[in-house]
Amino acid sequence: MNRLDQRFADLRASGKSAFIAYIAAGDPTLERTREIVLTLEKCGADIIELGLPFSDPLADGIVNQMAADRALRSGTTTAKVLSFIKELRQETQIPLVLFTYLNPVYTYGFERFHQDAAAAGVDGILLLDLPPDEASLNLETTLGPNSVEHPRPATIRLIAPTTPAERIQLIASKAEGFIYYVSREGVTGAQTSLATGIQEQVKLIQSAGSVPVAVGFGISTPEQARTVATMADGVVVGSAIVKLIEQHGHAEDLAAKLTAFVKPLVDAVKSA
Ligand SMILES: O=P(O)(O)OC[C@@H](O)[C@@H](O)c1c[nH]c2ccccc12
Repeated sequence: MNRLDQRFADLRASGKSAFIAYIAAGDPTLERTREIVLTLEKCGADIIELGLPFSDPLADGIVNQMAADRALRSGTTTAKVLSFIKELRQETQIPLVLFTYLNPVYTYGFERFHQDAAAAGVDGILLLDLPPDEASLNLETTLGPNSVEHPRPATIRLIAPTTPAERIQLIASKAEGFIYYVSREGVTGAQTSLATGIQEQVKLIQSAGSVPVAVGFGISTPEQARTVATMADGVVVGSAIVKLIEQHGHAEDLAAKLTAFVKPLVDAVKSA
């Protein structure tokens, strides 16, 4: 079974929500990304969403934009991230979702990207600007159906507060791995208050399909994380962690700093 499906099945059995941490691969360097992923895993993160840096990250707020910029400036490329993941797989089996935009994938070669990601040990791929309508560009077509003999990365899809009901049905019917519910309009980034209507939308999406629903965008405190964990199968925290990496990315005590910040978020999700 794909690591992602296995993790959600285990969590479901124990009645817990997933804590999903987002970081940009190569921020500030890939060597540091290795340490960061292993630290996040030690803190109890269930899934890591790794951003493949792109120069025009249109759905990202300033914190994630700057992280992508740092990663690109340290020489991070698509090929380097894929071989980095391959090496990382010798040290951890944590489920990994690769997040990026269509552009770098298109440049690398759509099919080749998916094949190399599968071979590297990527469990899910989230392409922000690839809508489900573009059926010729999906894994089912390029790599065939997901099966036990040939597990391939799941295509993770996004649903926004503005997604109409019929479209939720379409997306949920094609969903793999989990659905990412974007809790608010706008771009990524920490917010002082949670968006409204999360509970209703998550229920609607859960009833439209069978995959777990994770919620992200604007979650940065243990209290917000706990609240969202009571409503959804997973909680994503990105910018707040990325901000810490911005401040301490080159520091010797980065792991300690990260742990002090992330552990309370994980504990909040697990106590919901
Ligand atoms: O940064 P936030 O507000 O905590 O949101 C999650 C997040 O960063 C991550 O999931 C993500 C990074 N870039 C994205 C672009 C679109 C959707 C989601 C993302």
